[in-house]
Amino acid sequence: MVNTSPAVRLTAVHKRFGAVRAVAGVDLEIGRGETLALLGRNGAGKSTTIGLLLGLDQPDGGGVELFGGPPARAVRAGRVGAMLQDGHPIPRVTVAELVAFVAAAYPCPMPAAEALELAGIGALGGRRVDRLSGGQAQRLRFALAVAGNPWLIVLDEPTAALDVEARRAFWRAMRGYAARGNTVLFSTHYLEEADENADRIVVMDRGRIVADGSGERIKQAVGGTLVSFDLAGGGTEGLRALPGVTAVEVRGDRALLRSGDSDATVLALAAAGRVRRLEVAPARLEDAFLSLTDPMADAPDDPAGGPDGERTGDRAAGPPGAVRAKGTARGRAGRGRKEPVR
Ligand SMILES: Nc1ncnc2c1ncn2[C@@H]1O[C@H](COP(=O)(O)OP(=O)(O)OP(=O)(O)O)[C@@H](O)[C@H]1O
Repeated sequence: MVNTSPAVRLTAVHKRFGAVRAVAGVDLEIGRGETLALLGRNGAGKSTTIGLLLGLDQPDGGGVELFGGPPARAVRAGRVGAMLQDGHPIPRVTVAELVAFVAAAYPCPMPAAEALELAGIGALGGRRVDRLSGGQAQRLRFALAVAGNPWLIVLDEPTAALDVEARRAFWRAMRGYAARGNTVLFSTHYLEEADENADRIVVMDRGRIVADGSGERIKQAVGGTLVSFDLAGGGTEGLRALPGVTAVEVRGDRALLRSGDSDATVLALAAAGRVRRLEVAPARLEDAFLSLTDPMADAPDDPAGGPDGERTGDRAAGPPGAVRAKGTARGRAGRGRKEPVR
């Protein structure tokens, strides 16, 4: 029978480290052929989620499946390649030797030369691995991750510490691999990279998924447009009630209104005589990200929260504006956060 299970399926996954709830009830399905970016602040739970889905760690609760079976089975079958944050290639051997050595450990590997080509380091096969630049070494790690010809590749912050050129080259390599119909999951702090290179973005905050959709949908969900103007010493009363406005923020002397209907918002501001240095701009993914995530993410979790990871009525609950790809309805109405976004 043909296996049509999704590449990744996490069901109600929980993981705690002492008082810290690293993963607090994550449901995530990644279809075959999808490229998904996992975004979140430091400590949001991205690496823990990746470790759980690769079978490097066991969840305290919930289920993890890769291609319809346990992670260990998919890894043994060579269906999964990974590039984690702390891999250091063995020194002294050449790039081609190392890739061929790793490929030989897999049941159906890719020819080493093809892995090098895919990673954009075809010309560096004879170079010693300890003589590579940071960007070249990172692409070698990518070549090692794809050497087993995996169906799924998992990249934990693959472009951290790379310069702009090296990052571009890296993403070219990643897209080449994805274009073969493979599945990619990568974590990153670079919002633009997620927007440019992923079909779908999942934002994590305090161990939970707080948004899931395309970059466009996430921007839309937190208020499609930003309308800002100079407060000129005036207050913010009444702004939240203006047509289209979903959230109000004050930055310096300016009021920043998120609006789902910027025309109506601007007309109402004009009628109220509040159009001093008015600006209308589309929401950026960064704005969406900031409004969805919690700057207290590094704070230790409340140990009274219970091992099931569920808290009620606090800011760890699903945020406002959470969007879900494929119309699943797991996003919850936000409670107790700054300004509600509908
Ligand atoms: N082995 C561990 N022991 C104790 N706490 C841990 C361990 N691994 C992770 N944590 C904690 O779990 C939380 C989630 O960490 P995780 O590394 O998954 O976050 P992250 O989103 O990958 O962060 P970053 O972007 O900084 O890599 C953090 O509070 C972290 O300190």
